[in-house]
Amino acid sequence: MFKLFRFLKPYKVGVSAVIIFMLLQSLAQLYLPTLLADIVDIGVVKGDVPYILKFGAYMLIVALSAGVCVVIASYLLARAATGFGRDLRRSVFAHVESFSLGEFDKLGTSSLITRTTNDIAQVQQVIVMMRMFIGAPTMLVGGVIMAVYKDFNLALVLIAIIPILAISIIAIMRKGIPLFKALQVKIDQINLVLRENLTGIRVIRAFNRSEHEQHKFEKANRDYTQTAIKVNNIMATMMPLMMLVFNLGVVVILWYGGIRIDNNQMQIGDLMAFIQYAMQIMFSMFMMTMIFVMIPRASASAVRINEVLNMESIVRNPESAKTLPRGRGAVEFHQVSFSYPGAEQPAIRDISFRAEPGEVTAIIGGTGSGKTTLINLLLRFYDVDSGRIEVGGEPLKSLDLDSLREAIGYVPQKAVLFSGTFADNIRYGREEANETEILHAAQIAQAAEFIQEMKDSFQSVLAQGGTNLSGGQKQRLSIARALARKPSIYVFDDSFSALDFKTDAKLRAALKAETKDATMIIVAQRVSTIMDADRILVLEDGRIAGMGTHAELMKSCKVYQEIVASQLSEEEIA
Ligand SMILES: Nc1ncnc2c1ncn2[C@@H]1O[C@H](COP(=O)(O)OP(=O)(O)OP(=O)(O)O)[C@@H](O)[C@H]1O
Repeated sequence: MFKLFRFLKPYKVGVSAVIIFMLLQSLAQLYLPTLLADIVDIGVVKGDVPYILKFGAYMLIVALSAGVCVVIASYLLARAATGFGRDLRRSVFAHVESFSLGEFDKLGTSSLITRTTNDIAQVQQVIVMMRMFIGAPTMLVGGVIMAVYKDFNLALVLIAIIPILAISIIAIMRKGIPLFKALQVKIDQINLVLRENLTGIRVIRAFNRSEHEQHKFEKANRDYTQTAIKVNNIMATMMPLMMLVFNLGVVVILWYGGIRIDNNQMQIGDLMAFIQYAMQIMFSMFMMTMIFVMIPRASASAVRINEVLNMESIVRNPESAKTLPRGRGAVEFHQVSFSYPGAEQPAIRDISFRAEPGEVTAIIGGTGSGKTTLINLLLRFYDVDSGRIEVGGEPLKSLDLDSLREAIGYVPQKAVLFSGTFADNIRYGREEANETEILHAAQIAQAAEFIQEMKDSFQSVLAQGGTNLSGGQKQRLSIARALARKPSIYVFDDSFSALDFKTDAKLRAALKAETKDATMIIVAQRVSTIMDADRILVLEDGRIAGMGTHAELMKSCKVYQEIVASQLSEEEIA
């Protein structure tokens, strides 16, 4: 956790001031019982009213000063803690942005959300409580010193209680700490179920699986609750135990103090002050227990945050990265193989092909044959295990990542849209795109018509993630976004699947003129979409089963013939 405290650096002046104010507050608190003892022993015993009033006023001033110190310290600390939380969230977010898909697979999206929110909040909470870290030990040590100063013999009773309390706290905490770690993992689990539920709500409803999902959530929720109850039970035993030991201690102090007053070895005011010091010591031990409760939980969170911050993306921008010149879009795969981390089988093996500018290269194959994987490698979402990919004649690994991705207009398999207007979503492809260019991109993508029918046309606002659009409309919008980019390479990953045959054909005809100089890579399931491509790659189980034009493949490639035959018969049946 201390590693994360580097994020407190910008607030070091504030934090130093907090330390000073808290020390002053503790000193003031420690002075109060001595003043009280003087009032009783000198003022009350001798009936000296002006003395009582004078020292009463002193007490008031000291107490007020202590209060002001706490208020200022709390304010400064709250500012530092919120700033710390904001900076840490910003850093984690920025770091996660640099991850390749490999790191996302490893950590999991739900866990990343918990780590950026809940885990950071836990650490932030510790900073808020830092006031106690300074106040409690000072009060404890100061209280013991003052108690010894007041009456050494009586202080021995107190000194005997402290180790008993400390041992009980340590024993209880040893049981609690592993549970805190488990608690955070269980929150992850709740988030995971919740996220799947919210994103998959349509499927859950359609398959009448609400009850099943409720059970799943119930299980994760119960699991978390049970651990939380266990933790709280352990913590709950701590308070009564401390109170018991302390109250027994007070009884012993009163009994022994009474004897010492009787023998004229001690004054009544000193006994009163002594009991107050005992209270302060007790209170500071309470606070230290709270710190012991929070630190293990927060350090479990800190470990999880550091895991994110220390994770380096396996896909890195090269040191002397080359910028891809505009217009150079030839793509070449040389004997490329790749396995997903932890997978037994390679997703693609020994893939070699060349996609030229001004040509359409299509990729077809059954589900799971490796089509999307090929695209993931071209966009450098992952790095190849062996072989080489070149773009514009340059090895992919030598190219600046931003410049590579700038050259590619990517349309993903599942359309992803963002909150904002239609224009904003198209402009996502290229921020400088003007209104004419946005309209043009939408026209080519066959999206202009339905957008213009909306109340505010291109300024209409999309519901979250585009939920107010049909699958085909979403696809067309994400095609328009790629077109607005005016890239030298277009990558369509099964992006026409939600379009009807007529729109599909119209879109492809419009695209042809628009993208005549670009390298087109189209992944498709439908033969009709790619029949007139210059080159068709047929994938089967991650390998190339055939390559050529439609006519060539119809003659030479069995897998392709089977795909064509299956689709034709399907259409005929339909
Ligand atoms: N993130 C991942 N982690 C591990 N394995 C993966 C991952 N993504 C895909 N795979 C595996 O890699 C293989 C190829 O998947 P890929 O997504 O490339 O297939 P595809 O041809 O695009 O299929 P579809 O047409 O169904 O989208 C599959 O066996 C799949 O299970």
